[in-house]
Amino acid sequence: MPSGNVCAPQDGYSIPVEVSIGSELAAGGRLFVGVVRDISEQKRTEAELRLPLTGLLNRRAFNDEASRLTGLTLRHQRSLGVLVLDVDHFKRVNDTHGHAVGDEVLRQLARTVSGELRDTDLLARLGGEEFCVLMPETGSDGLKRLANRLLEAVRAMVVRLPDVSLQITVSIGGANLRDPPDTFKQALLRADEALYTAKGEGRNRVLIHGEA
Ligand SMILES: Nc1nc2c(ncn2[C@@H]2O[C@H](COP(=O)(O)OP(=O)(O)OP(=O)(O)O)[C@@H](O)[C@H]2O)c(=O)[nH]1
Repeated sequence: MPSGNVCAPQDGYSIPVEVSIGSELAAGGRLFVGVVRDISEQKRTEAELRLPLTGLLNRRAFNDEASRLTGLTLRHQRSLGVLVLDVDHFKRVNDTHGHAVGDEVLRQLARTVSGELRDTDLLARLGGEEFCVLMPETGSDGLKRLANRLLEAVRAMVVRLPDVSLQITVSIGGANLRDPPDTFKQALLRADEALYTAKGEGRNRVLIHGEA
């Protein structure tokens, strides 16, 4: 549905709106009906759940959604994959090129990773240069496949800026949700542990918890 902003003529105050237009034949011609809906409240809620730099879910919104998905997965005995992805040597990017370039790298990274995911996957920024992907209906094979695809997509990403072009790598840790009493928090801890090992083994790689 088309959306945009309209300016209230009396005070110049702008509000976001959604516009829908319908038409039907009426006696003597065609009748058009337009509805303009104020979506300020919806936009405010979205903004509170998303981070300004990357537009990704923040940790609180992500935790809520993760609990909901975990509940569904366990109840229906399905699979759920968790990946934690962290930029390698990101401090060097900031130190060498400045914080603004670092920010642009994070923005493009978020776009690249989002582009590789299904609509039902969930991507969040956990903080700093660490991201988390939640994948419903994804067992250990799918988890590994997607993690390697993300690794390759980031390796192939070139961040082009006016003064510099640069490339980065990431390390990725993964884990699958197990049977109850497993929880999302525990799966996330296992993925984090795998990430930590991937960093220790030289970075720029995928490690799935429980696999050599
Ligand atoms: N530009 C920018 N930098 C950030 C942001 N959040 C965190 N950082 C930086 O990310 C860097 C993280 O550094 P470290 O934790 O040492 O990790 P690293 O250099 O990536 O090294 P490894 O993870 O061990 O490969 C720090 O320099 C932080 O200042 C942000 O929003 N924007």
